[in-house]
Order: sequence, then structure tokens, then C-alpha cells
Amino acid sequence: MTAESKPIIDVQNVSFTYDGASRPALSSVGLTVREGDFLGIIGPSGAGKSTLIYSMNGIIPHYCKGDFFGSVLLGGNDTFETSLTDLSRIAATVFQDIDAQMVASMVEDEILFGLENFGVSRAEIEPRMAEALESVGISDLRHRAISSLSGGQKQKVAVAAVLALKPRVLLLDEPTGALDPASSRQIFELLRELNESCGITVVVVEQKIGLLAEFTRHLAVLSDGAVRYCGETRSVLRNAAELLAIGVNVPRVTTLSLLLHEEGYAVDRFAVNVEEAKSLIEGIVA
Ligand SMILES: Nc1ncnc2c1ncn2[C@@H]1O[C@H](COP(=O)(O)OP(=O)(O)OP(=O)(O)O)[C@@H](O)[C@H]1O
Repeated sequence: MTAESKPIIDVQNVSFTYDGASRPALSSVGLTVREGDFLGIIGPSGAGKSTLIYSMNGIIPHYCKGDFFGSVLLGGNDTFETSLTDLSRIAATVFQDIDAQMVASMVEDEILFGLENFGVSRAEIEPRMAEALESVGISDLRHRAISSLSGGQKQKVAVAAVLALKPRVLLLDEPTGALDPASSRQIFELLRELNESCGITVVVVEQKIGLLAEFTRHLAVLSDGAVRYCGETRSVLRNAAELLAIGVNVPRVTTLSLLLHEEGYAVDRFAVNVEEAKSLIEGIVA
């Protein structure tokens, strides 16, 4: 993504309070996601991460009821004035609870469901289905029952089902929540591939800071319904002490870099992954 890329999601001064709630879930949130970006969202439980995703895809204000202020533009369309159907043609969402999101019992039918709902022609269904399965690397699972799949495989089916709809934006709410480290990494490698090779804008809520540090280009930190930090992932992570204070972990290698810097060692670049920490320490030792 370059600074010149067009905004594809523009959250402008959004506040939202769910019906019946005593305090806002989002307070004056402003955030711009540019076309082609790979943005991570992190924050403690209850910070408003899912609510922000619902504001981006139009579930708020169309489906979740409450007091909504501000505006969100998705692909240039004001979500308040645009139908959920039209919004879902631009941004597809993989929700936190994928079991609840799945509507079919077979992988093939799960993907077919969305395509038919979108009115995709018979002739186009087969190539789209094959392409979506292929791009996620699960062509071999096409005729499997969803109940027989592992957590990681189910996540991939959920991603394939939304990719078949050819969205410009992919929104994911904790896609690795139920996955082991290896499967979690595979999901992020897939997201990187979709972002870099297919140009899909990716916005992902994730708690595993190591994955965010390694894979995302930008990072937004939410706390108490407000955006505390937003910027390039590396520069956001430099605020290690402040992030820890609001309940957000930073990679241990980043904390180590900061400590070395405080101790007076020449640290010109803070490490965000083990490889970078290794070369940093090799540099110091040399
Ligand atoms: N349907 C709802 N009705 C009322 N309050 C809600 C509703 N959904 C969420 N909230 C409240 O809104 C606030 C933000 O919730 P949200 O689910 O967006 O946070 P989150 O950062 O995604 O949390 P988690 O990491 O636990 O999923 C919380 O205080 C939550 O209790």
C-alpha cells in the first residue's frame, strides 16, 4: 500500500451505543483503511473491536440497533444509506463464531450458498467455486462434510466462501481464536497471499501480537471504545510500555529491543520478530 492509495474504508468520528447498554462501545472513532492495506486491530476484551468491524461492514447501523453517530464510507458508499446487500458485495466478513456463520453441512454447499444468494449465473458458479477453493488451498476438501474438518480447515472454508463472492475487502474477527500456532500461521500466510497477489484489502481483529507484528502493515489499538494508536505496525509497537498498560502485549523481542536501547546499546531498528532480534543481537555482539 502506498500513501496515495484511495481510502476504501473511512470511519469518521463514529460513536455507537448498543440499545440497553449504559456506555458507548465506540467513542469518536476515526480510522482510514486504504485500498490494498493489511490492517490489524488489537485491544483488550470489550474494547470495541467487533463493534468496529460491524460498523465497517454495515451490520451497524442496519442490523445491530443502538445510537449511531458519525459516518462510515465503504468503497465510497455511506453505510447508513446503502443496503447491507450492496455493502456485502464490497466487504465480506468472516465472523468470530464461524460455526454460527456456516449454513451448510457440506463444503461445496457452503460456497454455493453465497454464490446463489448473490445471483451469480449458473455458468459462473463452477469456475468461481473452483478458484475460491484453489486460492485457499482446499480443493481436496470440496466434497467433505464440514463437521469432519479441523478448526483450521473450517476457517479456510469460511474464507473460501466469502472469497468466491470476489470482495474488495476481507474483514475477519479473530480468525485464529480456536486454532493452534501452526494453523494460525497458515491463516495469516493465506491472508498475506490474498493481500499481495490478489490485491484484497485485509482488516483482521487478532489477539496474537506475534502474528500481527509479522504480517500486518498497519495496526490499530483499541481500548474502551477509542482508538489509542493507529499507524505502521512497527511504530505502534514502539509504544510498548503504554500498550502493556492498557492490556495489549507486545512481542517479547520488541520489549528486548527497547530494553537494549534504554541500556545505551545502538539499536537503530526495533525487532518485531525473532529473525530481526537475531540480527540485532548479532550486530551488538559484533
Ligand atoms: N449486543 C450487545 N448489546 C449490548 N452491549 C454489547 C453488545 N455487544 C457488545 N456489547 C458491549 O460493547 C462493548 C464492546 O464489545 P465488543 O464485542 O465490540 O468488544 P471486543 O473488543 O470485540 O471484545 P472481545 O475481545 O471480548 O470480543 C463491550 O462493553 C460489550 O459488552
